[in-house]
Order: sequence, then structure tokens, then C-alpha cells
Amino acid sequence: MKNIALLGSGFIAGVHMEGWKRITGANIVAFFEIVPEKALNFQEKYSIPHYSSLPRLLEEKEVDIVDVCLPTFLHRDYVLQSAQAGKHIICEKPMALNVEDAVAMKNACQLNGVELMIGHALRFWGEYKKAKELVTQGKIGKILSLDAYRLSVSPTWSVVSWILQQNLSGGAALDLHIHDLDFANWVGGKPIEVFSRGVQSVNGSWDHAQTSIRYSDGIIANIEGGWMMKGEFPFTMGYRILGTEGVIEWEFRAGVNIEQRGDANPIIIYREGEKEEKINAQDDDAYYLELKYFFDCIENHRTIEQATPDHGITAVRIATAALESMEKGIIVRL
Ligand SMILES: NC(=O)C1=CN([C@@H]2O[C@H](COP(=O)(O)OP(=O)(O)OC[C@H]3O[C@@H](n4cnc5c(N)ncnc54)[C@H](OP(=O)(O)O)[C@@H]3O)[C@@H](O)[C@H]2O)C=CC1
Ligand SMILES: O=C1CO[C@H](CO)[C@@H](O)[C@@H]1O
Repeated sequence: MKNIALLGSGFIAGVHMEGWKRITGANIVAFFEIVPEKALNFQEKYSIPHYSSLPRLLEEKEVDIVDVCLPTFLHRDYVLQSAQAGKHIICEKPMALNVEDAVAMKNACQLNGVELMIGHALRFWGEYKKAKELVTQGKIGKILSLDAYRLSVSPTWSVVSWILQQNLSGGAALDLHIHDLDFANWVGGKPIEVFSRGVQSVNGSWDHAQTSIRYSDGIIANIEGGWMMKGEFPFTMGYRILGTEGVIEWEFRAGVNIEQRGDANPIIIYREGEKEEKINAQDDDAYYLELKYFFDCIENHRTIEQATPDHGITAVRIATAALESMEKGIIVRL
């Protein structure tokens, strides 16, 4: 049994809450939220004690794990507070707004002897896991290129709309794009060069990005991400991986937002001289699987190997290099 404090009561905090409820031995002892009316709604829905101060929560409750579901600009501060209090931490992606903050978070956890995992949920998502597995098995030969995309309409659910402000969320180029940047790193290896072009919203936020990454063994990744889609454009994500002996392709469309996840399409594998092969790789909810993996690692003293702080830092490094590339029109060498 482990006691968990949930920080935030917004969109992803609700998704995590549903995940934690399914994990035997995971006991949510309290949640932290500074907005009173949001706290009231969450408390009514889940019947768990509310705190508007993290130090007070940690003083009054026995806590083993802190789950940081706060806006991105708060990740560093709350991870540092939790690490200094000796708690293991799972923190939502993007790890931080910049590499310096992300490194400080990793160091604080190391210094205080606590574990840290980052919410890179695609590493737990059936079709992305399967793609990685197929690539590792050599199903399509040596990988040459990877295309991935993630597109949605603008997220407007936050009361203060922190997410629409570049300096608080990093814009879609950091917030949304980062999922596929991390996926590309997982498949591609060591990134060495980033070039990106982007589109800014009226408020100056980089909200649509097309980023090209070169990896050390020659793989090229082309990643598109943004939340400038219009009208009823459904949340869309997918990938196409080209190898010397085949292609793996997958596309998924949800509702207007990602929480409305229905049945997925199969992955399709194309190989020279063969009929297309369809694989249904849909798995349980990735957010639940991510939390369960983290929880099991903590309970059983196992090393966290997925969505590690280093994975989080590298993803932030590429996203911020992409932002620099967009702003200056240059190739950024890592
Ligand atoms: N892994 C994934 O697929 C997803 C990850 N995320 C990530 O999760 C994090 C949270 O995002 P999301 O749940 O969408 O955000 P929300 O805005 O829905 O929730 C964040 C909560 O924190 C509150 N908050 C705002 N400012 C402060 C502050 N200064 N101090 C304390 N709390 C504050 C918000 O209140 P208010 O409403 O007033 O702003 C809100 O209740 C982000 O880093 C985001 O990138 C988000 C969605 C999916
Ligand atoms: O995948 C996601 C869904 O969209 C959200 C914002 O629009 C992101 O924060 C999140 O990471």
C-alpha cells in the first residue's frame, strides 16, 4: 500500500484519478488545488480531502508518492518541494519549460534519494509500444525515417488559460509536440540536429510546429504537432515509419479532445511482395498503465526504465531547440 497526494484537479488530474482508482494498493489521501470552486467540484466527485497548501498537506498526511498534474510552469517548483520532503514523484509532461529546470528536477530527486518519472504516456500506449517492438524486432529492416503527428483544436478548459500562454506552457510546440518528440527519440536513438518551422497564434504562442530531427545513425524524423485545428476537427495522432524492408503505419482519431477515446484502428505493415498485415495493438488505457508501471516500480523497488528523467530532459531539449529554430530560422545542433 502506498499513499498518494495528487497535485491539481484539472483535466489530466481527473484522468490520473481514474487510473489510480484501478490500482490495488494505491491510496489517494488528499489533493492540492488553489482554485476553490475547482477544488469543490473535485472533492464532491471523488470525496478526498482538499488542501490549498502543499507544505500543509505533506505535514498533515502520510504521503509516499506525489503526482504532479499542475500546469507546466509549476512543475519545477512542486517537484523540488516534493523531493525535498522525501516523496517519490510522477510528474506530467513536459517535464519543464526549459532544460535547466528539468535538470534541476532530476538532480533534486537524486540528491534526496527519491524516484522521478515523467508522464510520457505514449511509451505506455498500445500502438506506440507495438511500433517500438516491431522496429526492435527488425520487422521493416533498418529504419530510415519516421513521421508522426498530433493535432487538435485549441485547449480552452483552463480557467486562466495558462496553456495558451507561451511563457507558461511553452505553446503547442512544447506542450503537445513533445509526445511525438519523445516517441521519435525512443525509436530514433540519439538526436543530433533539429530544424523546425512553426506558426504562431495571435497571442504570439508557437502553436503549430513541423520539426525535423536527425539522429546519430542517420534516421530522420519529421514531427508535426499543433492545436490550431478548427471546428469539429477530431483529436488526431499517428505515425508512419519507413524501413529498408517495409513501412509501419497507424492513425487514430478521437473526439474533439483526447479523453473521448474510442476503438482504435489497426497498425498496418506493408512489406515488398507481401499482402498488407494488420495488427490490433490496442491496449488498456495508457494513463492507467503508466501509473501502474510507476507504482509497481516503487512498491517492488524496481528501476524505472521508461519515461525516466533523462527521457524527459531530452524531449525538452529537442522541443526548446525547435522553438529556437523557429524563432531564428536556423538548424540547432545538440
Ligand atoms: N500526458 C498527457 O497526455 C497530458 C498531459 N497534460 C499535462 O498536465 C499538466 C496539467 O495540464 P491540465 O490538466 O490540462 O491543466 P488544467 O489547467 O486542466 O489543470 C491544472 C490545474 O492547476 C490549476 N492551477 C493553475 N494555476 C495554478 C497555480 N498557480 N498554482 C496551483 N494550481 C494552479 C488549474 O487551475 P485553473 O483552471 O484555474 O487554471 C487547474 O485546476 C500540464 O503540464 C500538461 O501539459 C495535460 C493533458 C494531457
Ligand atoms: O496529449 C495531450 C492532449 O492535449 C493537451 C493539450 O491540448 C496536451 O497537454 C496533452 O499532452
